[in-house]
Amino acid sequence: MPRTDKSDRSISQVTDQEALDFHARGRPGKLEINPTKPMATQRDLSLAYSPGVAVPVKAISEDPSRAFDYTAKGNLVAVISNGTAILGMGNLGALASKPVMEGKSVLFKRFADVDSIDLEVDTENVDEFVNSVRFLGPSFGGINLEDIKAPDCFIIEQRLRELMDIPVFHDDQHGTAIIAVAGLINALHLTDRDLKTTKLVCNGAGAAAIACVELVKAMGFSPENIILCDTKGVIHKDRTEGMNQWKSGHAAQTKARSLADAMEGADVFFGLSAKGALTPEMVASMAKNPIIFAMANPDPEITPEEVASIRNDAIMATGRSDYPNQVNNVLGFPYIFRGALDVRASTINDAMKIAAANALAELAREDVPDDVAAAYQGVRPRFGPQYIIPVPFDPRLISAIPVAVAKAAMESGVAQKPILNMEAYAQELSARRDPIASTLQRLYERVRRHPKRVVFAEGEEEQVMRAAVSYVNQKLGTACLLGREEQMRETAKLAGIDLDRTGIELVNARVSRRVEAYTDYLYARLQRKGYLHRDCQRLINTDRNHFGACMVALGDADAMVTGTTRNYSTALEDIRRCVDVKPGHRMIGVSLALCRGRTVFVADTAVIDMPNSEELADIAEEAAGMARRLGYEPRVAMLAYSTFGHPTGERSERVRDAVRILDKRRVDFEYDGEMAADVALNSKVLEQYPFCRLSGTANVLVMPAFHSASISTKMLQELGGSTVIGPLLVGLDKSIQIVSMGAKDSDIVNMAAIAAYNASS
Ligand SMILES: NC(=O)C1=CN([C@@H]2O[C@H](COP(=O)(O)OP(=O)(O)OC[C@H]3O[C@@H](n4cnc5c(N)ncnc54)[C@H](OP(=O)(O)O)[C@@H]3O)[C@@H](O)[C@H]2O)C=CC1
Ligand SMILES: CC(=O)C(=O)O
Ligand SMILES: [Mg+2]
Repeated sequence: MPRTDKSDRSISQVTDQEALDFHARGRPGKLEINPTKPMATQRDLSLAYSPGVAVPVKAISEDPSRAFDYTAKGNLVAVISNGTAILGMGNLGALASKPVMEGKSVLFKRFADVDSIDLEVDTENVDEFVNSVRFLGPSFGGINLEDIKAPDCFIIEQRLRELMDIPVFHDDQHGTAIIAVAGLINALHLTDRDLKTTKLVCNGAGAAAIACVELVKAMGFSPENIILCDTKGVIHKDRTEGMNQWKSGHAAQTKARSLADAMEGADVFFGLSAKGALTPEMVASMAKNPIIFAMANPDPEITPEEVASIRNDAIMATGRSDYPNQVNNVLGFPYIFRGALDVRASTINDAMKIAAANALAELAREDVPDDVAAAYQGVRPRFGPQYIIPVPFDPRLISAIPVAVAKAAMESGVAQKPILNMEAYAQELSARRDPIASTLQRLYERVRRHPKRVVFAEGEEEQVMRAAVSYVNQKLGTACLLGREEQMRETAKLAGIDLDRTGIELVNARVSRRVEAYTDYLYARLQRKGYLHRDCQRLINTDRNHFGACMVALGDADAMVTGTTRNYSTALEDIRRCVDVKPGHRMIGVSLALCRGRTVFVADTAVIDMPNSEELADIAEEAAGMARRLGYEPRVAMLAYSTFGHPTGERSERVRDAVRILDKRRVDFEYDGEMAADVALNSKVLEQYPFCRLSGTANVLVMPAFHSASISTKMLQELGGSTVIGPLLVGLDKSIQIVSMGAKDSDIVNMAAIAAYNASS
């Protein structure tokens, strides 16, 4: 069995300060609520509120099922906690649990397009908690209980399930059990074990542990082969201290009294307890090819490195995203609720849970297709000890799991609105997912595998320093901060930034021993463009864009990011003095606009002012190449104010010519035009042009001129609520990116990662 490979780790460590800044930045917290209907005119108000709102009120009062047609109920899940078991951190109270609950809510949205709101209920009293929640049924399509300690959680969930007519699901119990069992099915298969004779030790006897053990028994494990432990050791038949009816139900007939006793010869370890609970000695005493799921969060019972230093035959999983095999309920709850909501299930029953576990296990055994491989750190995973379960960013999850859950709900008779066409449903599900999440994830993972040395040219700026530290913390490579060391240290000290860490280099152009080489290089390029040797020396000595770009040009760094203090075109001029366009390419700017689950590439947003037809065709090729490098199959729309010849005009003729040029070039991507933006982006409008060669709405928009590109992306950002990344510089021979003036540290680090990614692709 292969060794747990440390190089497979792709640690995304963040500092405490970064975590606090992330939560505090902009509007505090992670959630906001947006209306889905216009509220602009008097008429809108009359429809949305009084008098119009009375009509759906009446309809719902006559037929409650109409609430799903006229309100947000059908896609809304409440994440509810009292904070008595926050991750593995214990009882820190309702208020302190809010960041986790907000987090769960945004994961619902991000992964499965389920709207969700967190509710923190400030009581440890079971009756009070139940009474607070039981009357909320009309508001929601489902209730996700979270981080409520055992045994209260068992009573709360049971009572709410009885009292409410919507799914009530305690994620720490069933979500965890479903994912753990899916991983276990595959690990047993890989180690050729018979589940009837496999011995399992579970450390922890709380919410997650009891549910996992119950599901494992339901799978066919022999009860006599399972031992549970808690803070007081083994839960055995004669024990009385620290017991409750749920623990008693799993008390073992055994002489083992401590976790160490129980672990001797064990085949499987489930950790649902706390950091560091499993010792190296215990791991050493396990059977051959042991299966170790150390699932405590945020820190596991034992780390994969520790296990790897003891033995090389273990299948190892943790609850964390920074090791292979993440066994975490995030793989379950968004998709399970998606399926349950879509069939209006009255409950989430065992059949639905087992269906989800099987779907997850099967997915890991399937061959990974190309577009999915991209989500796996650029390396196609193969079913085996290092890959027993899909990663949360696997784009297949959104269709595989809800479909399985919905089918199981229908077959088990709890679906109130059965789905008639499952194939169409699976397609709808895929369309719900915003691909940019996996795009950026993939990009970061790839850079972690091939870390790069990136120049942060404006090293004296506080946000640039923060970005450099974040770059290094995320294990993306080395960050070279350009500037005067004294100045950088002073700013860093005032801002509380620690620059004395491995991976951060402070580079002062004035005292660098590379000044001569860079000056000679620049002089060779510029001597016939009016520059004297001493002009070049001054540029290298005093201008950080020139110095940084020469570092990249002469191979002293892989990539560079700049732009926070200088406008885009000035920064671009600086760079172009030092770096050429890639042979056979054209330099352009591509912006990524992310809006309502859609990602579109817009070009050229940075370089060519008024492109001619030839240049428009080049822009289309460069932008399509960029989209493909980021994992999108390009569908290019050549935009104009007219569509396929109407109305006529000289400017549209230029775009039409570009299409003809692309025809002649026989490019290997879909394109068509000229067309207006609504034709390119709206499938209903596009249907009016059945001859159009695009197989779907466009994801690459080639604008007729720089100004329309720039204006439209900025309007999207300011008025349309889109996130715009870029412009990304494409077509340069070296990987250099320019951020916009005043960019935030998170924008700068994203750009640095993109620059690093381009340096290796
Ligand atoms: N990876 C994942 O998806 C998930 C992981 N978890 C993790 O599982 C853990 C437990 O969560 P949950 O079940 O919700 O919490 P609970 O509070 O319901 O249960 C905690 C259990 O852990 C036991 N325990 C705590 N410390 C130790 C220790 N050092 N040795 C032995 N047992 C210990 C407690 O023992 P006692 O009964 O004696 O107090 C209790 O039985 C947390 O770390 C959590 O992050 C939870 C859900 C999902
Ligand atoms: C993942 C999770 O829900 C927990 O650790 O509590
Ligand atoms: Mg939890």
